[in-house]
Amino acid sequence: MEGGFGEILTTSGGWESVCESLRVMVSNDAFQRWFRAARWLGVEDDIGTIAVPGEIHQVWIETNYLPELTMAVTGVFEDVREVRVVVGEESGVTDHSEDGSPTPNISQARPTKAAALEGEALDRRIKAAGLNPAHTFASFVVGANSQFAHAACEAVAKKSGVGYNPLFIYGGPGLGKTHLMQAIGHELLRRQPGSRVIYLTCEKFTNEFIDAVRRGDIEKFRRRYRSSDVLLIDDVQFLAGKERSQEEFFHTFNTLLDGRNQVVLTCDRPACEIKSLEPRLISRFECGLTVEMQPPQMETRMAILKKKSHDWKVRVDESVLTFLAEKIRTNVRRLEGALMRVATYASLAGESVTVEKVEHLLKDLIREEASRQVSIDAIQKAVAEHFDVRLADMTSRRRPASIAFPRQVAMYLSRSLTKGSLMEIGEAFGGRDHGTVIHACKKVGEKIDDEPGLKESIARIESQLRR
Ligand SMILES: Nc1ncnc2c1ncn2[C@@H]1O[C@H](COP(=O)(O)OP(=O)(O)OP(=O)(O)O)[C@@H](O)[C@H]1O
Repeated sequence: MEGGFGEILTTSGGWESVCESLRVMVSNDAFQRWFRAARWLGVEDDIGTIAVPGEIHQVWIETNYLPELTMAVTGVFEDVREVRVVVGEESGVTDHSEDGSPTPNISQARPTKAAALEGEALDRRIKAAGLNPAHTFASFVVGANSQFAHAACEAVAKKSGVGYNPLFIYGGPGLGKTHLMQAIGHELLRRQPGSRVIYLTCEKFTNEFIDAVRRGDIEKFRRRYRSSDVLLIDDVQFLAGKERSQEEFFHTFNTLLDGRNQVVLTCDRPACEIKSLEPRLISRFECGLTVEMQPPQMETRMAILKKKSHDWKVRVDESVLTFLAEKIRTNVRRLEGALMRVATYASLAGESVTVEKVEHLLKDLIREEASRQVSIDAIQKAVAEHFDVRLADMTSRRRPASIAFPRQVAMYLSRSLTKGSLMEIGEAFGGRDHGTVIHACKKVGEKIDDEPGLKESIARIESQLRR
């Protein structure tokens, strides 16, 4: 296909096919919210461009749906290599398509040639490494909850392969583990353009490994991963119970470390809590630096909301931001999603939003969030009642098994139902250290597998706490 945006009239059928593919790849809600109002502008220099109604759409699509969009577009338009998302109004509306909808003039949005070439080369490296363009150090808000992890990642980005190797980052969902890990990749690619940085999820690693075995080209797979300078692997808990993948991972890992190449791993729990993971892998994961990420405190949640509103160029009242930060405490992804919903509503409805409106708009999310917040106090009380021990024994130093075991169960439940860090949990149980909490969780976890009665008791306590 020849370049030029005049093609908008002739390729609208193509865009419809792209939309059909997108409907299969993303949820209906996501499609309606982000792609329904998008317009196809055409292809120029292998780059396909779509226009969206606002910055929020642009940022959200680029951050969350670029791989799906690219796949859908390249599946229909064979000469497209990359897809760019531009904002309709900002790029200047100069034309009208057949159906009367305005078509932005994207040439006005282009940077100078030299800057564009440099930017494009970096973009290509970022894309080839599998990194999300938005996950940089600059866009990460550092708080007390992430200070240590952030410092460790910066140190690794400055001096990869020596020092903290592997870097093992763990913590609950949506707390920024992937973001920080990818920021290392960005920084390295920016400073050392030739570095071979690879980011992938552990699930992808496993699937590619299985495919390589099936196709009989395991050597190619090994060459790719064992020759990287920096390997960033997300969600290693996925290895649990997968013996052959663990074996492969073990050797990949050893080769990289022996060659002083950097490995960074993320996980939803400490390595020793991953069930059915070979001890030799656990000890490898633990031989570098392990850092925990915790949920952000109120002031960090506010700082994140303010930064995101600024980056997305949306104006939301301070009172609304405070409301969101107070209500959504456990997961930055949810916090971000809530702000996005508020901002989209405000931009589409053309009115500013009040706290009352937001309360209504997000009632499901707020209710769900509240149900997640079980306190350690409530757990101690419920466990003490269930095992018929004194509440004071949850924090006492008494050691008889009839008391120590219920206490361990309460620690186990605190670990799985609250966002408390190991340190915070230990503190709540009479100032015990994090090793005691890990030991308790391990012991109860093992017993649950052997004793169906215990499993039932724990499920009962849990459902009582959730009521
Ligand atoms: N401190 C922060 N500053 C800015 N954005 C953040 C911060 N923490 C998290 N985010 C954003 O929240 C979203 C979720 O973060 P991320 O995917 O890194 O979480 P995660 O800990 O890897 O979650 P999961 O374990 O569920 O994969 C991302 O969009 C990320 O950019």
